[in-house]
Amino acid sequence: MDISTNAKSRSLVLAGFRTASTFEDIPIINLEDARNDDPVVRRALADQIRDACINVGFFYVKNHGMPEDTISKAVDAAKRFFALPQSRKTALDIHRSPNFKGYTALLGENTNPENRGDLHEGFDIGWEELTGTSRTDDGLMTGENVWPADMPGFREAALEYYHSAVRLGRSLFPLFALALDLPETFFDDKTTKPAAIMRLLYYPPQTGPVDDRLQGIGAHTDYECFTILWQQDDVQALQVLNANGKWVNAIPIPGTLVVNLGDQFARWTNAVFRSTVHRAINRSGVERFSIPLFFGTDYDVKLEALPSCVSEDYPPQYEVVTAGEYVKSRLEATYAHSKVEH
Ligand SMILES: O=C(O)CCC(=O)C(=O)O
Ligand SMILES: [Fe+2]
Repeated sequence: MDISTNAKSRSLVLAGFRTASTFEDIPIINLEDARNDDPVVRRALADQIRDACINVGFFYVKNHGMPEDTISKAVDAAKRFFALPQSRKTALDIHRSPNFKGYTALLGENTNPENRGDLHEGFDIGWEELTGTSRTDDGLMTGENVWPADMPGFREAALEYYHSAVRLGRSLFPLFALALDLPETFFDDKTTKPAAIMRLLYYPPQTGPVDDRLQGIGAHTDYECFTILWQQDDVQALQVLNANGKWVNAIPIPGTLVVNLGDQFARWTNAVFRSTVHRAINRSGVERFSIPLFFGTDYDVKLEALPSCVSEDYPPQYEVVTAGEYVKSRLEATYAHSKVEH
C-alpha cells in the first residue's frame, strides 16, 4: 500500500509515507543544528529525520554531543564486568530482579523466538541518580539497579554514560515531534522521568559452521521509542533488514552513534515511522562490545496514534496500551525461555 497519493490526507507526515522501504544505505545525520536558534534550521534537520524515520527506521548521528571520554570509560567498565568470574556475574542475574535489572547470561535471552537463544551477555540498568538512589515510582517497571561489589568506578562510569545518553535522547524528542508536525514540546510532559534502559553488551566471536538459529542477537525490533546505540568501531556485526529481505550492514562509523526506532514509535505513528528489524552476528574473530540505550515515554503514558499519522483511509492500526504495560510484556516474552525460579 502506498497512501502518499491519498487526496484526503493533508498531513505532511502521511504524504511522505511509503511502505516499501528498500533502502541500501543508512543515512548520516549531523546533529550540530539540533539546538540552533533559528526554527527554519531546526525544521530542515527534522525533515531529514522524518525521511530517515519513514524510509529506513535507522540513522547515524554525528556531532551528537556525548563526550568520547564518557563513552570510553563505559566501554572499559563493560570489559571489566564481563571479564569477571561467571559466579560473580550470575549473582546479579536479571531473573532475580522484579523488573529486568542486572546480568543476562550467554543464551539467557532469545529475541527471535525461532532461535535457540542469543549469543551475547548483557548488563541492564535503569534510571538512577549518581548521588542518590534508583527511582521507585515507576509502577509496573519499578526496580532498583543491581551493582557488582568490589568494582570501583563501575557504577559511576555506567551512570555517567546513562545520563549523557539520556541528555542526547531528550534533545532528539523535539526533533521527532517536529518531524511529526507536532509542537517541539509535544513529548515534554510524556518524558518527565525518562523510561530509559541501558545495556552493556558483550558478543563473543562466533566461530565454526554458521548456525542461523544461533546469532549474537536474533532478528527483532526494539520496544521503546528509539534506541541510541554505541557500537565498537572495528567490528562489523549489526545488520538491518530492508523490504527486499536484504540484510544491510550498519557498518561502524567512528564518531557516530546509531539511532533506530522502536515499536513504541511505530505505535505513536500508526506504523508511519518504521521500527526496523535488525540483528547482530559477530563472526569477526574478536570480541565485540556495544551499548544500547532504549528510550521510551513515561511508563504511564498511553501509546495512541497521533492525528498526523491517521486519516479516513488509514485508521489506527494498534490497540492502545500504556508504555509500561507494553515494554514489560515484551521483556517478559524475551526472557521467558530462560526463566527459572530463584
Ligand atoms: O549490539 C548491537 O549492535 C545491537 C543490539 C540490539 O539490537 C539490541 O540490544 O536491541
Ligand atoms: Fe535492537
